[in-house]
Amino acid sequence: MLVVGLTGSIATGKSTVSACLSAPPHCLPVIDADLLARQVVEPGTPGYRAIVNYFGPTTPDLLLPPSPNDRDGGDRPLNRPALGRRVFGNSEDRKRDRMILNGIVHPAVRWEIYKALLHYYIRGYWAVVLDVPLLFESGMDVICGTVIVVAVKDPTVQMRRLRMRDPHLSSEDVENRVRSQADVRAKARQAEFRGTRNARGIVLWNDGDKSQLEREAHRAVGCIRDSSPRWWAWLLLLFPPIGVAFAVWNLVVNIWTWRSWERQIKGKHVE
Ligand SMILES: CC(C)(COP(=O)(O)OP(=O)(O)OC[C@H]1O[C@@H](n2cnc3c(N)ncnc32)[C@H](O)[C@@H]1O)[C@@H](O)C(=O)NCCC(=O)NCCS
Ligand SMILES: Nc1ncnc2c1ncn2[C@@H]1O[C@H](COP(=O)(O)OP(=O)(O)OP(=O)(O)O)[C@@H](O)[C@H]1O
Repeated sequence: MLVVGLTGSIATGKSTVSACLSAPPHCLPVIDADLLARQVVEPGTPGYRAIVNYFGPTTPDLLLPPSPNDRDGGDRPLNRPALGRRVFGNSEDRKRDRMILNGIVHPAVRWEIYKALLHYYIRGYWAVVLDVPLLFESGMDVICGTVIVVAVKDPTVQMRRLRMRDPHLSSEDVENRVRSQADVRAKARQAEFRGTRNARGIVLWNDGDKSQLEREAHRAVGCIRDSSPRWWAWLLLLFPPIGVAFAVWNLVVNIWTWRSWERQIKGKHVE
């Protein structure tokens, strides 16, 4: 099974592309890390308790106000915009709090991702889409056969779309969220570095309209299919030793590519 990593930055169009890949004619299953990141901090989960213990004493509005539908004695859900204000931004305090939140949420999300991958592998899917905003930052790109980066060249387009989609965010919130992530153009270069000719890295530029993005997404699936035909997926599924050997080979190539990329980036910083 081919793991197709889908990433970008906030509001660059990942969900728009994943909706296109999961709809006919492609019908690919999508593992959505943002959704999993919500599920692992629902009331009653260990993630929820860890967040309330750490952020609760210093964040008065961390939980949503009580509503008439609440069960007696039930925990109130997290107030996500309030938690976002604690962790997004570039001050040292925000960066530290973001690291702590990531340390609570990411291991639980990673575990859920592995379970979902196994689920789709057993069901014989030829490919699965892994929609992870922080794919490169978390190192999960090394398990992907292909990485698609959805990017915009102009950051003001990104901020305008985010403001339109999430009108409850202030201009400062929007700016803090965008600046809390690596530059999406650098992610695009990292995808290209994996190799565009063999479809290991694909960049979808989303500065135009949605129909243009959807056309690009369909074209990308065509390229991926050509580089990973269906008989190959069946071979890997029916002969598990070949599947395991190929997965290990893919991992080695990805780690090697990642190391070369890091060396190149460090070299540029030193110059
Ligand atoms: C801070 C939280 C509560 C804000 O929730 P909110 O519902 O307002 O935003 P949402 O979860 O939909 O995230 C929107 C986008 O913000 C960006 N983002 C989210 N978390 C982070 C982070 N830790 N670092 C950088 N960018 C992030 C992503 O692009 C994401 O798609 C939430 O984002 C969170 O729990 N983040 C930590 C977990 C995480 O890293 N999630 C991303 C996928 S694993
Ligand atoms: N080409 C486009 N033209 C106009 N609007 C767009 C375009 N692409 C996406 N949008 C809109 O921009 C907003 C952000 O897109 P989307 O939700 O797909 O981004 P995302 O990368 O998944 O964001 P997040 O990281 O926050 O989950 C949405 O409201 C979407 O409808």
